[in-house]
Amino acid sequence: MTSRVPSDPGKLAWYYSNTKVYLKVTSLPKIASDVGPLRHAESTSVLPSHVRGRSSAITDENWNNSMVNSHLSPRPRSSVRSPRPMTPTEALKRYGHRLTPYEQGEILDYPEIWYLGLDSKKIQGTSNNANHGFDDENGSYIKVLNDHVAYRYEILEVIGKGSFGQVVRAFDHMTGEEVAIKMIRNKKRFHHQAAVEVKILDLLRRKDKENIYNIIHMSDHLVFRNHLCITFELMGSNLYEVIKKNNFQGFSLASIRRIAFSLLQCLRLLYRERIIHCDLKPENILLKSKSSTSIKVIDFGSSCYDHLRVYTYIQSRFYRSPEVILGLPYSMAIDMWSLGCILAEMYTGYPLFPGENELEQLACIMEIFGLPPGSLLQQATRRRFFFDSKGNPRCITNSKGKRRRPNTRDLASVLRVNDPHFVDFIRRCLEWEPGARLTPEEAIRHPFITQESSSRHGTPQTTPTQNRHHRSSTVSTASSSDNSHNSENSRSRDDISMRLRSKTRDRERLQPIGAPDPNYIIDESSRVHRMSMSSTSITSRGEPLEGEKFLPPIL
Ligand SMILES: Nc1ncnc2c1ncn2[C@@H]1O[C@H](COP(=O)(O)OP(=O)(O)OP(=O)(O)O)[C@@H](O)[C@H]1O
Repeated sequence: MTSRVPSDPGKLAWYYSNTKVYLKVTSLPKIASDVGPLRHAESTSVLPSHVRGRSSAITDENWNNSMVNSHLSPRPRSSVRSPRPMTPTEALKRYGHRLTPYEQGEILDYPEIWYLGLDSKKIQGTSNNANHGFDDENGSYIKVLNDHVAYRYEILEVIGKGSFGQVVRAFDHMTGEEVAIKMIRNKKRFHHQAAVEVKILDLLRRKDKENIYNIIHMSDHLVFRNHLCITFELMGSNLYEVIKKNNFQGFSLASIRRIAFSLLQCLRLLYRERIIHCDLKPENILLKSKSSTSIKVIDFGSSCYDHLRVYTYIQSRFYRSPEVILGLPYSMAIDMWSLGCILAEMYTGYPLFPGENELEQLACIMEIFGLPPGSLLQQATRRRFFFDSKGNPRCITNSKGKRRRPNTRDLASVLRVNDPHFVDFIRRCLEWEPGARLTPEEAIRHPFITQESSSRHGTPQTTPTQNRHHRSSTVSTASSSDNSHNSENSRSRDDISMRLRSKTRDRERLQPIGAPDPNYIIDESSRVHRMSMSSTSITSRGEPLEGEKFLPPIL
């Protein structure tokens, strides 16, 4: 058995000067071993995975086979991992001839060698290219399947791409578990914001020792080949993928209540710590696994402390609050706005405010909620982009020829729901005035949330029971075959009931119910647009001035 030395310095040190954060590599990971020495021929982690676990006797023959077949093999589990790493000197002596010249030097910086990726198509690491040829033209690390990260993790698959970099599924040869590694782009502005992300993740992990706030837990962070790598527990699909897989039909109110309850746990902690997430959206809410209905919030790459706000151009457009759009000071209340938008979308299957640009974004909001109060407009630094000198909203026709007029739609009919509590909950998340919006503490006591969960208050991870839903959709996408892989004994009663509804839901797909208001239907190409616009806003996280120019944009 191995354990991390508790005083592991974490490899990065933070230096603060006003709002600037500096990142410096201080040392490499140290690992303590509480077992005696092991012969390295049996040090399974440095051997191809399918050899491990089959036989402890390593022969030339199975070694060679493993070279060819390793990508077809199931990944090893902790039962077969090595309890002890090699030293770099030992690794060089045994396998140096199979490492690249670059690695032969690099490996000496790593006191513990858990995995070498010998059967991968390694990049040679020539000094002529930018970052020795390890990066593409955007500063993203070029991933090589089955190669190592920091002589410990084995790259298995790319599972996500964002403006900050890429997220890969990897096998941790030290712990024997699969992890997600976010590999940040090798560009100065991303280094800086990623340093803030790590700092916030570190605090949240310390505040959430019992794992009850539905916030992604960072496992580790390190610098590898000039890329900050943040490792996380491996999660399942994000809610946008789930809803897409479900043909954009949306979830039942009972499922929405569960999602709301889980997200509010996260927001409660953030509120208490005065942290603003700044990019809440379905893509940043992940299911714990394929068969689970539990969720966690990810991506603190745009987050900031309430008193250390740096950027004005934040949030993905569909979920962007009016104060951000209008150029007003913002606070934790912007996340409550996003929450309202997300829950509405989870119910209908479509974004509540699907603006094609910022002008239309505000028009979408005004269409339901009328003009913003004068008190907000007076201070809005970006007012002139949305309103003329007489205070009338500037009109815009979108790409589908639609013009949106203030106060012409009603929230309940847009949501197509007859639950007044749900409508009220959404309305109160979407107050123009940030101070008038529900706080997470108030929201958790709202009748929409307490309606069916009052008996369970005080146990944050427990989701409300679901016995009254208007539709039978479910947040669970697990098919029966997916579910068959899971032991029912290990599931909560809620999980099982979700599964049963999932089957009903499949039947009802033939006759879609609760179809969204046609005015709000956006096709897949818009969705792609939305995704790219979302990236645009996030790319701008690293370029705050872009939003601050306030040139009538390309809004
Ligand atoms: N722990 C995880 N487990 C599984 N998948 C993950 C995990 N973390 C991230 N992903 C996947 O990678 C995607 C991108 O991750 P993340 O949002 O953290 O990166 P980003 O560069 O900040 O993206 P964006 O530009 O959208 O903000 C997520 O939408 C998700 O699908």
